[in-house]
Amino acid sequence: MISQNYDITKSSVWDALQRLAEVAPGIRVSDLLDQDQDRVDKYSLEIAGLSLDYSKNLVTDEIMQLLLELVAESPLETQREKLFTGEEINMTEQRPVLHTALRASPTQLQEDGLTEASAQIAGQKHRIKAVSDQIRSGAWLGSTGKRVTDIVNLGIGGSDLGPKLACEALKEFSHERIKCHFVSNVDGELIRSTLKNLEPETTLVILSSKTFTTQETLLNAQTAAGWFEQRLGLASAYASPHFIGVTASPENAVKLGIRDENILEFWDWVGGRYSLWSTIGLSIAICIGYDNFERILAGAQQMDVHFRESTARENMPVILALLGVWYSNFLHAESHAVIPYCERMLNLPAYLQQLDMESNGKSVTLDSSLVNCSTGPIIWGQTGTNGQHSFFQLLHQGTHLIPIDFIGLLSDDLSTTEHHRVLTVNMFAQSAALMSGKQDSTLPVYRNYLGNKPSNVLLMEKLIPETFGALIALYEHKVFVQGCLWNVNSFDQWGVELGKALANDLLQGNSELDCSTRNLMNKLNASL
Ligand SMILES: O=P(O)(O)OC[C@H]1O[C@](O)(CO)[C@@H](O)[C@@H]1O
Repeated sequence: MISQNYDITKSSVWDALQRLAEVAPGIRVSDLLDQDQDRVDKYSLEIAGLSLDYSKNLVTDEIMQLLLELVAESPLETQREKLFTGEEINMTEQRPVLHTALRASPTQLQEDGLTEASAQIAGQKHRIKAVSDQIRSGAWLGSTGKRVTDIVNLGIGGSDLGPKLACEALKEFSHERIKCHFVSNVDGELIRSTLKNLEPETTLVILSSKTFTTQETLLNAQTAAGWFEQRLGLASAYASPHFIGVTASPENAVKLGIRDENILEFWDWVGGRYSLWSTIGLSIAICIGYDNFERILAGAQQMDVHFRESTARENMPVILALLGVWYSNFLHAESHAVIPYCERMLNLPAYLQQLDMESNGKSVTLDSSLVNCSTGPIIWGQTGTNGQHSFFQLLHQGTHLIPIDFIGLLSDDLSTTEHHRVLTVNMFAQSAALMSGKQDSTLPVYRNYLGNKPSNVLLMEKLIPETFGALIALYEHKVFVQGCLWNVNSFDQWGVELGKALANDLLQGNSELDCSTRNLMNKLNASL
């Protein structure tokens, strides 16, 4: 594979970019904007109800041109075709990576030679529709003959974050009767307090786990099953209509006791953090309706087509990825902030943390050598304006370079004009103030702002299923492009295994412990 020998630092433009990075602190973005009337036009892109203004970045035309050459020399084009056509690009797990197939049209899937996947996807979409329709219409009955009022999604990581984000972001479309709850952490207080407010007769648990082996999810499921059994006198809650399993390991769901007809499947070629488009989206379809779930897929598909077919210069995911590489590899930024100015997108930073950091938090390349430049940044964030009143001080006057994605809505049917204007104007003001700063020699130095802090402004026309889908797909592809540039496998996550194994060893009383951990275990054991 071409990508196995690729090394971004050996690119013909690497040294030139490094030289430009040395003088970059001397660039004033506000001067660039003043001097070039076309900059905003040149540095803006629109697709699928999203518009990106990246004109406030610390880049000149020359830097952008070199970054485009950097990506042209990379294996991106080859890898992107492999992604869409189902070649085995997740080499360490010997799998293709086909989340894009979940939102592609059957004709496209045929063209890409994905006939088998196309049939599998159609079958499971049919299940999502049938099951969600039944639950929403009230035809799905609990063991005592009552219809469902509450869904509890038990899952963690990719089996939680996507559905939780989507249900909250798209609450405008929520079913009136049915409430969706999400329990991910194994902290017993969470499942206890969630169930405490629910009625078992009208509650349905969706046990979401790709592997069906995840400790936290299985323990939460056991607690929920006990609750149903005790309250409803059931012999096995798992085998009752109160449990649905969503998994790529149906055999494990059957072993637990879930009925065959209550299992929805997906496949090992859907990564956990890329799975909201699959049956893992069942709780989304229940919450907002299957047609709206399809609209999310349609928005993502539009972004897929854009990503696959546009030139690099016009390609929104590629541009975001290149800007990220510029900051990480050349200006040595260590983190990247995502600030949605929309309270319903509160969970977006957490979602993107898994998407980006589990994908590109890697230090070994595809040919098993150690990387020789930094890879995925630390992703963090919070909604605006809340963040303005906590950590924005550091963004404005701190010592770290932190590129920011501001994400806002052009209009919001759930807000009022007044609130929406105040919210969104605040976002524009922050982006402008971070860039321009303020130098005033009549003021004490602590009241001066250096400015020149870079940010993107990404506007969604409205927060509707299509733009939501497009936004998530945009970030998926950004992460993919960066993975190609850094030559890492963005689709495995071996780093999380050691901690899981150690926790299991500790639970089983393994005595091979370092003295600090042994001491901590002794304290815990003495207090339980
Ligand atoms: O869906 P599962 O198999 O329960 O896994 C949950 C999460 O755990 C991880 O494997 C990390 O531990 C994630 O990649 C995944 O999304």
